[in-house]
Amino acid sequence: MAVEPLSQKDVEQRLQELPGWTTDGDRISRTYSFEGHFPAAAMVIHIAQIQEELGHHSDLTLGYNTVGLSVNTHSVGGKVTGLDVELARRVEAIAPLHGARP
Ligand SMILES: C[C@H](O)[C@H](O)[C@H]1CNC2=NC(N)=NC(=O)C2=N1
Repeated sequence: MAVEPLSQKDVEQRLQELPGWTTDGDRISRTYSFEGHFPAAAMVIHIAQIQEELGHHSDLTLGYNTVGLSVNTHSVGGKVTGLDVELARRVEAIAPLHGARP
């Protein structure tokens, strides 16, 4: 099935179910924070595993106790699609397992 860019309204609607995620119109992003560096690093590895499963990859950054994701779909020219939202949902589901602060 072809991947289509979502309208800005659709993106905003879908983000209502993903608290903490924001959009600038061309991407969706979130930063998570943790008790320290190691849990943040473990979260990065877990996200990498999910991204490989989905075949869809965010710009993923590791700080001292933070993990940042920013993602759009390159194959449609850098717009937000359902693949980006699916990745965000998958990441949200594992965040509590790593002790991410709400
Ligand atoms: C062949 C491979 O699945 C594609 O190049 C994937 C890889 N990961 C990707 N990630 C993102 N964010 N957008 C893409 O279009 C994309 N394409």
